[in-house]
Amino acid sequence: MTDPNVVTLANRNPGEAPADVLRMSGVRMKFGPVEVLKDVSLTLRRGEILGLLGQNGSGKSTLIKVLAGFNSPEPGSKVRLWGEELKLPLDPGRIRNMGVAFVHQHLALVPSLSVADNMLVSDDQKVRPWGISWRAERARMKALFQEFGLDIDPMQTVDTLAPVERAYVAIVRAVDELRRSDAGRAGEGILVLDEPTPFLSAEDVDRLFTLLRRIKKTGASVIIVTHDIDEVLSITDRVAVMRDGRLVSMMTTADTTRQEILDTIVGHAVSLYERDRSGSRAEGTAVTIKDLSGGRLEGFDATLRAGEVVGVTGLIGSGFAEVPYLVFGADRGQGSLTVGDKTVDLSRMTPGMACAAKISFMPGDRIHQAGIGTLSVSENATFLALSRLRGLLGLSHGAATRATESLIEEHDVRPPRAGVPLGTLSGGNQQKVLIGKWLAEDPMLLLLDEPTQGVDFGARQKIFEALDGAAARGTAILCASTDYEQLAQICDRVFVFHRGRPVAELSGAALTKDAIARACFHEASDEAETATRKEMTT
Ligand SMILES: Nc1ncnc2c1ncn2[C@@H]1O[C@H](COP(=O)(O)OP(=O)(O)OP(=O)(O)O)[C@@H](O)[C@H]1O
Repeated sequence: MTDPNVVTLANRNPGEAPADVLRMSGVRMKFGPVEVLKDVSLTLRRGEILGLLGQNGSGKSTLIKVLAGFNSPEPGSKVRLWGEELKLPLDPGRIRNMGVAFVHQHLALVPSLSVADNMLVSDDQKVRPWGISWRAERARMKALFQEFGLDIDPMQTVDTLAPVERAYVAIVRAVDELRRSDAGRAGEGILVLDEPTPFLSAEDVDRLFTLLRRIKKTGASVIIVTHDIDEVLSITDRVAVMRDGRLVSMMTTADTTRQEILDTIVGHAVSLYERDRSGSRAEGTAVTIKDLSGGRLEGFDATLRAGEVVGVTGLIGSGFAEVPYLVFGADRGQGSLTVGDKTVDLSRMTPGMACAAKISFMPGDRIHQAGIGTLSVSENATFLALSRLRGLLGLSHGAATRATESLIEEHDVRPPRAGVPLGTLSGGNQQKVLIGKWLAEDPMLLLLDEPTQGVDFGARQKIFEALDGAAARGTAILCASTDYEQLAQICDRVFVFHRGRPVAELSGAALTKDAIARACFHEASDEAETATRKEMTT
């Protein structure tokens, strides 16, 4: 029996008001004895962009994975798609054919293959006994990218693309998949994006949203999982909020406020963390960076006092992002670094030397560079502390567990279990463990690259407090980020870069989110204006 309130491809009248294309109801899901989805009901309307929000570990990805057919929900859970009730667990192939396509956080692209190879990976219809017509496919893909205003060469290998272009490829691939599906042939489909933006700069997020709006216009409905409230306000029609495995609210974006969404996510009224800049920072220089060059960066000089938090930012490609990697010796550069009374030639710097000099570094790519998902929380948390945890009889597992338990408590890691593999924690909770690991080293200099990507609002404020605590103990902190709000909240000073060099330095009352954004875009727009003027005069 078909529910008359649910739009089906057959009964849909294109002129009618939006109705539900997807209905998940009473969804329950357990991992072992732990119930992580508790009676979740969620609807998606035709042609809408729905934001799925919630604190780290609230169950967003688990719900998305039920829809993708990766997770088997408990009996009694129901999923209706285009009016048809589906058998659970869902069959991933069937879901795809019916018109639901997914872009997961890490995009699932093979970097060493071309864009065309990556686009065709999911298209088994193209594999015929006589092979693939590459010429035709390349032309088709080029036209597909052009339809969305993108200039991407299908023959380029993915590892030569900028992060935002990789996100475009993954999203356009999903749209291509939708079009081949039953729903796609009827001019619609459902695109599900699980945190597609944490690696992208503010500027790239805007470009990505333009793409999503275009996709919506083609008749698709979109679910987007994100932690960024500004993103939510700018792009979604409705917002679904999850808390502790339950869907606690469904709001119409135009009728709500930023604060209301934040309070609903956390479950009580929350306020933005503010760094107390009135306190006296230690006088004298703790860290000196001299003539730092490498990648796009040219000759950066900076001094940091003990306990000072300094931000570096700019548009992507402006060179700021290289700073922590060059200082830590993770990338090869030139220049010199003085920490305390020790000076190091950065052309010889290695991560081992950096650690020995009491420098800690939390890189931006959590999965590949910061932690090991298959090892336990405890193994990840104590990785740097092994020499301190060794007793006469070798490594003390009791001491390692105690150290991990205190890290878990200090950073509010959930679930609070030292023995589970790091990879089974939600993204934000993994981040808390890994930042905690570096902070436990009590460094003289802490380097950070996008320290709160994928971290929910509440946990973010906690991380800021922990950073402030480290600063109060005398750690100098250098943070590379394109999250202007974060920089304004935590930094004493921010350098804004353009074309490899700092072009503005903001501090005190002048250090606001808007002032940072203006400084970042000002230079770029000046340049664009000059280029336009030049074009007009030639
Ligand atoms: N494979 C798994 N095994 C055991 N527990 C899991 C597994 N996957 C997820 N969980 C647990 O389920 C809960 C919900 O996790 P989920 O990844 O859905 O959260 P989330 O809302 O997407 O969080 P984030 O915003 O941090 O990505 C968490 O407590 C997590 O530890």
